[in-house]
Amino acid sequence: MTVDKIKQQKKASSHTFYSKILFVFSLIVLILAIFSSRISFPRLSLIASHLTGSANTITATSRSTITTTSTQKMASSQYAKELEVAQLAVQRAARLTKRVFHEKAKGTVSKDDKSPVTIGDFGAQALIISALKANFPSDEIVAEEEAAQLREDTPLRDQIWELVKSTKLDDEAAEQLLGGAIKDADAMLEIIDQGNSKGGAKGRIWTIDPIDGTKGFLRGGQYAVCLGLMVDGDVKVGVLGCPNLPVDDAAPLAADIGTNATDEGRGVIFSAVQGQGATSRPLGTAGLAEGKSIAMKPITEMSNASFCESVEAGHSDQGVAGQIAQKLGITKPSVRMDSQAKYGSIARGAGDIYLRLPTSKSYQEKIWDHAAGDLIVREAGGQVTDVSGNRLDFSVGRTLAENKGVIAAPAAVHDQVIKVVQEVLGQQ
Ligand SMILES: Nc1ncnc2c1ncn2[C@@H]1O[C@H](COP(=O)(O)O)[C@@H](OP(=O)(O)O)[C@H]1O
Ligand SMILES: [Mg+2]
Repeated sequence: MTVDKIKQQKKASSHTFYSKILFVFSLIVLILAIFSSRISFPRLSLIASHLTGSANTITATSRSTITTTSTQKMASSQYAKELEVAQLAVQRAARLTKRVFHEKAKGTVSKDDKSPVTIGDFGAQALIISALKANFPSDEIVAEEEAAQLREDTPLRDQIWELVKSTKLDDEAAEQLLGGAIKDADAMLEIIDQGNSKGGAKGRIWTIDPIDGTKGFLRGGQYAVCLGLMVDGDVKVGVLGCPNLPVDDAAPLAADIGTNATDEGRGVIFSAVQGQGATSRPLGTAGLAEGKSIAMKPITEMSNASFCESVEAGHSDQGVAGQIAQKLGITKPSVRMDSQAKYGSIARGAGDIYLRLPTSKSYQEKIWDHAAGDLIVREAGGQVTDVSGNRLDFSVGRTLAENKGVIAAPAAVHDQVIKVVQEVLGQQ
């Protein structure tokens, strides 16, 4: 054996020796790393990549880091698509209701419970459900209206169809996102009836009130187009289109807010996603306008606070509300307005407290009258409960069967308000 060959063999065996040491060392580091909960998986694979020197692992690591980052981003904008579709659907439906609002004849008919419904209610419901079904076909829908009456009244059906087929947003992309036009009048009736879910505690369920405050709508006052998404009984997304509220969030809640509505400077969309805050934006006719974050106004002195309630004495006991306000030390008279516009108004600090006191033991509030408003107020820093101080339970069907009345106020004073509500109700 030549001296050169011996040298080569020694070099090779020492190389193998160092490789073995390096391998054992790597193994120890890996085991330690696995047991250390502080080391994240991307860092683990980074360590592994250094140990093995594999370029492939480095690529995989970077990819896994990118995936983590985009997943985190997605989590922070959860329900982004639902929110966009919901706001555009409400904006388009509100456009339809505004056309009816300005007509003298609103195609009003009486429902079985004697409450009024107009061609605006049916048309808005058709447009919203069609947008939801185009985007989320397997979601269920709890909506206020049904098409039975329209199947027997062809002239009324045709009047609604004329409205529905000619109401569009002036934005091609927005219209496309909403799934475009409904095929014909019969398809429209079927779409209206897709809002017949029983509701409940499981899965994704939308709730629609196409015109909340129909009596206000007929009087020329406040009304709202309302849409909420519940997941497993919890409201995740809420949108309210209020065509007759001032655009300006800072506009004080004037006593005549419930009457004398004009288009000038009016029309706002309130929206909220659970855990992401509440927003207002001008109600438009095309794509969505830019939104602004809204928050409830802190109440420093009860004597300066304002409260709102229903215009309709049959919907909320105004006498009891007056006693509660007096006991709280509120000196201003109540602001009366129809619909969930009340929730939106207190959420942006234009008003402070919303009182809805039961007028009968048997009436069950409907989930579509409260889902969107409840979330918007809570996301703006408020608390919403029934008169006993329990959170509204949207998981028990089409009505709030477990709750009586609604009390909404800034979170900091909500307990104080409930205490007074119970004292006054206890004396009844
Ligand atoms: N006895 C009652 N108590 C409470 N709410 C009632 C009621 N009778 C009807 N309502 C609901 O009150 C809603 C209007 O609320 P508000 O008084 O805040 O404007 C109505 O919605 P619609 O107008 O969509 O039918 C209707 O569902
Ligand atoms: Mg309603």
